[in-house]
Amino acid sequence: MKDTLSQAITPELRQWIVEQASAGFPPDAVLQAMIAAGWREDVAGQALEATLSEHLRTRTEGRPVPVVPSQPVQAGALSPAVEPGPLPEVRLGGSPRQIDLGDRVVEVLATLQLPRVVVLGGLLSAEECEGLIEAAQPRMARSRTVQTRTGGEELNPDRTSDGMFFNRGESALLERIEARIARLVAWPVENGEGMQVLNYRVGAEYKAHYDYFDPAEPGTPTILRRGGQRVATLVMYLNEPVRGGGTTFPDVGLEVAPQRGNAVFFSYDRPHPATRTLHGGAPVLEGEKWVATKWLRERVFV
Ligand SMILES: O=C(O)CCC(=O)C(=O)O
Ligand SMILES: [Fe+2]
Repeated sequence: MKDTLSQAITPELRQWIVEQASAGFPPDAVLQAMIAAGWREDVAGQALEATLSEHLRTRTEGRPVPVVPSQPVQAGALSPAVEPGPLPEVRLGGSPRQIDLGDRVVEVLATLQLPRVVVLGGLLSAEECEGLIEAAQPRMARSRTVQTRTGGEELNPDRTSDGMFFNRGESALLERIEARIARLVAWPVENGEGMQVLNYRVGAEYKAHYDYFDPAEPGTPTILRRGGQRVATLVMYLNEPVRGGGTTFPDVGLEVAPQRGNAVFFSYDRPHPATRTLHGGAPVLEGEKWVATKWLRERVFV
């Protein structure tokens, strides 16, 4: 391991990071290469995040901002098709009934201002839903949630589903869906966590919770080093339970029905209950439920 004094983020290191990313290496591969070269993981992660965030900003500066992108985001590209705003957001200016995402047209089914919620129809095709379930199935295990107390993960009795995480861009299917999500909410692919898949059987539920990390918990600063806070969530329904299993927002009495291919998007501009983003997965009463969740961070998630 390099000694502490040599762990400074030099211009050469910055340039090397940008070159690796431009050559198409995903951030986690660059991070692993840095760790293998003797960089401390925390220093490497910070250097990577700071450099790529800065690079992303300077690359997109002064570019025209298409409202509906005409080009799909390239796999592994560092820039989103649409200039990011302060928060991930579905562009709903002019109250469109549909949004053309280039490779798919999605329906705007319902919107709410507070909490900021957008319900979308047809974000994923039936084949894409099946493909995600099939790829997830052999990797399912009882869900763990990030423990803000320690920064690690542990079994959570409030969450009785089984789950797994994909790595970002780990297959052509994931790359395609992640690029589509990036266009949908005008937020870089690089700021997204790897997609999570959850499976709820009869009786399983996810009790009401917030998706942001509680700033009061001692483990939160550690978690935030990998890309800052979560600022938005997209829950995609991969199948249809026979009864139950809706996504509920108890503060406002909203329940979104789980319908295959549809999704519910919600964002939170600060880690605070005032965002009214308390939500949960209601118990499945009959059949089973499969969802994929995409969490978006403030900055590049490595
Ligand atoms: O299953 C649901 O409807 C909600 C899932 C959820 O809240 C989450 O994955 O954070
Ligand atoms: Fe959640």
